[in-house]
Amino acid sequence: MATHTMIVRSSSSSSAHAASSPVKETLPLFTTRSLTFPQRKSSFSRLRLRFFAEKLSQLYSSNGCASLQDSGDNLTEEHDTKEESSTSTTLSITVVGASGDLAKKKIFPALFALFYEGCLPHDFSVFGYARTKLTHEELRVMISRTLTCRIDQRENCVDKMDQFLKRCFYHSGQYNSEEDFAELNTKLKEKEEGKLSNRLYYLSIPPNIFVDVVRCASLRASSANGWTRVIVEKPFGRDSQSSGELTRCLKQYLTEEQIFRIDHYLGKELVENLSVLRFSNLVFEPLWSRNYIRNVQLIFSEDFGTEGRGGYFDQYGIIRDIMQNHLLQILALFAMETPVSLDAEDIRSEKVKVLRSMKPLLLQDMVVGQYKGHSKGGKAYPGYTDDPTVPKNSLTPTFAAAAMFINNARWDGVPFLMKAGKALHTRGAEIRVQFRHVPGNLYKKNFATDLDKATNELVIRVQPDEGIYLRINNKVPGLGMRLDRSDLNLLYRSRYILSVSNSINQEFFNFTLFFFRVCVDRYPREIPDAYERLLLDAIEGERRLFIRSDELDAAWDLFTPVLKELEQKKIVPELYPYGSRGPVGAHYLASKYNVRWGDLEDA
Ligand SMILES: NC(=O)C1=CN([C@@H]2O[C@H](COP(=O)(O)OP(=O)(O)OC[C@H]3O[C@@H](n4cnc5c(N)ncnc54)[C@H](OP(=O)(O)O)[C@@H]3O)[C@@H](O)[C@H]2O)C=CC1
Ligand SMILES: O=C1O[C@H](COP(=O)(O)O)[C@@H](O)[C@H](O)[C@H]1O
Repeated sequence: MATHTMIVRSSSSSSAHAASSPVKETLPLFTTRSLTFPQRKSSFSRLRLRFFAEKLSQLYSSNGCASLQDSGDNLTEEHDTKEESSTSTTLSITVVGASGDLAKKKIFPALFALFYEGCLPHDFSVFGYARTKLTHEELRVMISRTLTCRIDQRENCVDKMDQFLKRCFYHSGQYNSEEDFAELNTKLKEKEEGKLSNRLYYLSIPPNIFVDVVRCASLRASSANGWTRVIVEKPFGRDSQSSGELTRCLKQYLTEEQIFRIDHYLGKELVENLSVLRFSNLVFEPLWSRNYIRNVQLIFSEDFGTEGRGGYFDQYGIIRDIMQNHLLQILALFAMETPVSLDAEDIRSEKVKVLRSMKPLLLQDMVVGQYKGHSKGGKAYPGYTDDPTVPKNSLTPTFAAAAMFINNARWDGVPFLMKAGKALHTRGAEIRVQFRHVPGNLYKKNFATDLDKATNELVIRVQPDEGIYLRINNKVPGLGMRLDRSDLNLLYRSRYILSVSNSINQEFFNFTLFFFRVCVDRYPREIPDAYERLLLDAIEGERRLFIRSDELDAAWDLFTPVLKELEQKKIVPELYPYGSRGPVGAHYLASKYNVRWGDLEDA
């Protein structure tokens, strides 16, 4: 079986896709070092393979996507029997809410990065849509101000930016106007020049206008001959009822297959790696249960407050903003049983099972906090309610900690502790797995009375400074018998990331690249932003990292009762100073389950 030594994305087909695929033969496996990943069984993959073979010598795609430019890829499930050539297929990406923060900060830079990496098809255009009146040129200027993404130190960056910006256009319109979307449709058609057209809409707008936009876009600006997909940003409702209502309304105009509910934490490198770590390493999988794991901690912290987003945040709070989605999604991935395959539906079905096996959160297993103003080093930091867009008497939590349990055979009795907060002392996201004590430990006396200090801990640091480390006990070299807790440390920065330091001449670097291409292709120069991965997946029709509606329902069912209780009982959050480690209540909650927060032990 043919293998190629280059990195490709380890994606799998959706079952719908696989079922409709005419390509039944087993496809070659690509290898990434010693790992092999099956490729999508579709004409898409076939075209990719052909492309790889043809372009091997030109591949610069260090982040693992195959270049689609010139690839002749038609990108459709619906049309994958035809194998259209590159001259007959177009992709239009419309960013709705293009004037907003997320669009500028994340979506346009991610699209540019994909373009730079050669991951967008040959014929594509990007449209911005919003009410703000802008010309094409003004949109380009706006986008170019934020295109200082991870690519900015690369060769030809300025040329590439120019090429990208030329493909960006703007259409101003109301979100509830079918006429305005019909005009957008006309402009999209002009760019599509009668070719087979695939259309992706990114709803980067407040949730109260999602349905209007979906109605107008689906009725007046859907693709007539290709696929139309819609990426929906969170929040997906405020509770079970509103989320169900949103899903019902969206499904009046779209099928579930067209809806891509984004949770950008699922696109983070280390979160993607969770399954690889567990299912491809014999050393971990047997330990992954109540037999060896004492508790699991999911920790999110930001060292800044809601600055600028108080209006949005006060409607939702930290539980809806971070816990119900980002942390719960990580938990589900962490705890799921082995899926039948890497197929999106198989993975999502396993995640749903975890969520449906969980005990709904109880108020007594929850701590809420809110940051207050604080002065440090002569600088004053505002409290949450000092934000002019936040009501002075707001009880919205900016911090929460929770103890959750999964009632199944694998995890019975294991506390899954979550903690998320804004305006804390540090920024980070990590998963901590604390293992049980070693029974009958021969070296017990070397640890004094605190056996907790001797337990193994696996830490998956999602950000910043991505890494995985395993805390082990080790003998300190010497004639005595002193034990030390050390880390087996996989730091991505040192293992994977190639960086061009300022001291290295860029030309020398390019020269080295040219000669050692095979080696360089193995590792990326930077870790791609989550939005890049997710946008590419949506373009490719890969749903694995998007939330299915039953997952969403199950997630809301866990949090809705406690959210209602917090609001009905008007629970007053515990105040904590801006820049601190959060409310002490979080420690009491952990100790109730005989747990210590690992991040504090580390500090
Ligand atoms: N910003 C972030 O970091 C994150 C945002 N999100 C989610 O992404 C989406 C977009 O976020 P963000 O860009 O911050 O949002 P913005 O508040 O910046 O809104 C985006 C655009 O929507 C239009 N808009 C804003 N408010 C209204 C309104 N009340 N009625 C009609 N149109 C309005 C504005 O465009 P115009 O006036 O030109 O029409 C605005 O530029 C939201 O759903 C948000 O929850 C999710 C994760 C992170
Ligand atoms: O979804 C959200 O995420 C951001 C944090 O994302 P990160 O990728 O920067 O860690 C958070 O600030 C925001 O409140 C929330 O809506």
